[in-house]
Amino acid sequence: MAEKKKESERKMMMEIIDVYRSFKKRNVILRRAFGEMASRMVVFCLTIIGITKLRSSSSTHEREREHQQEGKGNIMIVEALLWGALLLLLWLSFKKPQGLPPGRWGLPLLGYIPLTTKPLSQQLTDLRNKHGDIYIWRMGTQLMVFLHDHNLIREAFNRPEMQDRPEWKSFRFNIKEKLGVIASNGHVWLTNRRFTLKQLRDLGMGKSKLVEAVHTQTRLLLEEFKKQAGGKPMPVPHALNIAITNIVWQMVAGKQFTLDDPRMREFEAMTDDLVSSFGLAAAPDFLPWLRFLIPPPILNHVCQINNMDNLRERLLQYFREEIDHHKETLDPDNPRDLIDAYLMEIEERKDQPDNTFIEKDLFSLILDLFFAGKETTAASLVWLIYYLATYTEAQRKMQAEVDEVLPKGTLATLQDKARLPYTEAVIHETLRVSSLSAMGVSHAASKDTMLGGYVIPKGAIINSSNITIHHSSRYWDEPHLFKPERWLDNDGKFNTKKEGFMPFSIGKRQCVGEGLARMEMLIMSSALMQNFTITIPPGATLSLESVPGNPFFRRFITQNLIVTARN
Ligand code: HEM
Repeated sequence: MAEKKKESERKMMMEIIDVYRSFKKRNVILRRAFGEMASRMVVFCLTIIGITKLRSSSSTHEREREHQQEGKGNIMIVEALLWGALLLLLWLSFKKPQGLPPGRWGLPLLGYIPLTTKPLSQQLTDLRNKHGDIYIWRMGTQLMVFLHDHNLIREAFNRPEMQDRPEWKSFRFNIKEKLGVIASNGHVWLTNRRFTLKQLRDLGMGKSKLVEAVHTQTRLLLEEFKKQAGGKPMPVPHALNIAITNIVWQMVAGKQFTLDDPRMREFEAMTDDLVSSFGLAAAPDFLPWLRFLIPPPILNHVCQINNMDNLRERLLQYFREEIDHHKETLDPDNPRDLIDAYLMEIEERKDQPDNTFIEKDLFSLILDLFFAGKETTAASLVWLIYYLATYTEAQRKMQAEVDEVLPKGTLATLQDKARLPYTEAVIHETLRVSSLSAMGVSHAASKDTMLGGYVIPKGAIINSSNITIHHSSRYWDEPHLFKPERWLDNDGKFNTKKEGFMPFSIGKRQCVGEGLARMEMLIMSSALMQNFTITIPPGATLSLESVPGNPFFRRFITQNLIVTARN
């Protein structure tokens, strides 16, 4: 009899463990919805309810025995209590946990859905005015934390527990593994970051091929502007994007495409398309339970995830061809570019136990560099042109400086930077007012922590509101004005101002391409001003607003301008 009882208890234990495991597998969503502790309790309650169900539906013999031993009533009471506990937890999850920053909490699984048509950027500013420098907004299941103060952001982004990226699949182009540099964490991220920075240093600054590439592309760009310089209103030529893309190609694979190469056109179209598929593809990251409700083929189609997968694979095919060609022609004594350097690392480190250099990672790294280095720099240059066309006095001053420092037909180098303080001021002021990366690039808390006196739970998404800082009167006098002079001291020398300026972010994940982007902006903008005057067509106005709908990336609105060649 005692043997049988023991056997039945053992069986029950096994059942409990099985049911607990099956619930735990699905715990990701619960954790996002309820938080770590509460989700464990939910899993526990569901497990016990599952067990009582299992036992009550087990063999008639056993059930009869149970009825005899404990009575059916007892099971029902336990079940009722557990359902009660579950409902209580659900109710509690409607309530914002204590200690979190103030802000929008909303409903479990859905988050806070605003009942307003105000643009998202305006809502974020309103929240800043209402709650101060740190607030939350639960979007779907994602707890978003917004920071609006320079020091707070510096503190957060230098903390080891706030270096990770969110677990969003769209962030890594739907690649399963966390590879490359933008969306990876920990050892893989650090190794790739160091490697990329070293490459940019070796290839870029001072002497090198990358400076030559910027010069080549600038000359080609001037040719395209020249074609446009006939008084006819036209948008900034697309050749600007191609020039920037070619500079990344030079850095990665030591090559540049011609402007009319169909492969370059196709590559451009695909990268643009990939960027635009982001918005929808991110939906399941914010509402992960959609994956349980909607069959994957439908969800993937509606959210453009299929499109993203397709584009990514086609882009990777470009890189695959380059990598294969590099493998065949690699000379270890004379590495030509980033791919060569990476292939050498693969070979050198293949026997090291913590090696992260693998081919699959190289694909992700290249994709990251195109993604981060192309649209950002090209759009910043268009913003610079828009501001100079609007603020004609600033354009005139910049032209005067360039004429004085650079002999006609000469392109600037980094050595000229110190002699071009007004140009530097225009570049800085453009980066400030345009605030392209308006909310920075999201970080995620890797453990429960505190910031600004509030609890930041593990998994919370941290966003730096660069745009409000760049437009805050706390840091800037007349912040709404485009005023390059604010960057100059009384002697007209360029004066770097760090506080309240973070177009490339701050902290340990600060942009790795900052040096390259600045160099491109210096060389290209000074060349344009040396050769052309850019104006708004008579009777027209030029909007300095961004394309609505994306508060994270401030895309300029495509508009016509008049380009006039200077004598
Ligand atoms: C004007 C142009 C650019 C702007 C405004 C810009 C801005 C940014 C910002 C705000 C971040 C986020 C940093 C953080 O997470 O805290 C970032 C990261 C990054 N940027 Fe840029 N960027 C520009 C150009 C470039 C270029 C030219 C490259 C390289 C070719 C590049 C490569 C990267 C990479 C790889 C990261 C990820 C760094 C990491 O996660 O450790 N960026 N950039």
